[in-house]
Amino acid sequence: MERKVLIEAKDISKQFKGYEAIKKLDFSVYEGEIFGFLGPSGAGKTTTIKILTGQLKQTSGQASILGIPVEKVDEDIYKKIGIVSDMSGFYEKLTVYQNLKFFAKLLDVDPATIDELLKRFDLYEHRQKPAEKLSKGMKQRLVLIRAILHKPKLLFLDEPTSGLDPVSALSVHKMMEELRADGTSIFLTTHNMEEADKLCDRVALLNEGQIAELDTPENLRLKFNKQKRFMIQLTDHTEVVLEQSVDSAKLIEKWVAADQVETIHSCEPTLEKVFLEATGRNLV
Ligand SMILES: Nc1ncnc2c1ncn2[C@@H]1O[C@H](COP(=O)(O)OP(=O)(O)OP(=O)(O)O)[C@@H](O)[C@H]1O
Repeated sequence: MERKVLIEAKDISKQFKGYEAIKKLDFSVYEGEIFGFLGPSGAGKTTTIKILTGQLKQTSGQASILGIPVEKVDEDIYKKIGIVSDMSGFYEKLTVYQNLKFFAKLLDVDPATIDELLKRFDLYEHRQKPAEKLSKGMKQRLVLIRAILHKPKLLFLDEPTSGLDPVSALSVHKMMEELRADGTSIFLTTHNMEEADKLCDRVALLNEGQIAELDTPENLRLKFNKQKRFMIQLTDHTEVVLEQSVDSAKLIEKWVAADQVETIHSCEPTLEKVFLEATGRNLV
């Protein structure tokens, strides 16, 4: 079955006073996937989100969101999509519930949805707390709930776990996985490769405004598995790492014949290493 395209970018570029922030980006995002847009600071991630959501005009190329050319996007788009960025705020002095009630009204959402989401994402018991009293992780969950009040088909998450402790980051990951299971597509920018590897169906590796690679994390790891190394666990619990070679094959053959092999795994590179290989630079 043909997958529905929610975002389409065809050769989009953006220049700021002669500086080319993004260069001929070409990609599609499909219904129901978490699409990772990965790159270090300044790679052009936020610029791309701004173009796709009609907040900034590209210098050249074409893009569409939910079938609408980005030039034609107006404020109505915010009824269909959700955005979480470091600019997403709320009223610090209002309670969790009051904040969500305010945005529910703006978006014409049934207030019953608020409790449903607060319960689902573990904020219900904090609903009467002023937002300023929440922990960083809880604040991020509140921002996410705000972004999905109207059940958008497409969600933009710009570095949603940046600055969160590992436990809070995990709860944000769980939210993303649940949303995908519900059929929401997520455009995720991050420079956390582990997060991307765990969550994303496909990733684009962005370097200095250009897509260096675009594929599933698994395919990228296979593609960049140049050394072709294997980890062999023997029945006496020793672990041996061997590079692919005739000598290694002979050794493995000998161990197999003697029934000494417990498991053999290929040692694929991490996505972090893939990024380094593909772009020649680290992510931070
Ligand atoms: N309004 C602007 N005017 C001039 N240059 C800009 C403007 N907005 C972004 N840039 C430049 O474009 C490049 C890409 O910026 P962008 O914010 O898209 O990067 P990013 O990948 O989102 O980085 P970060 O992870 O730090 O948010 C940077 O060099 C930035 O300085």
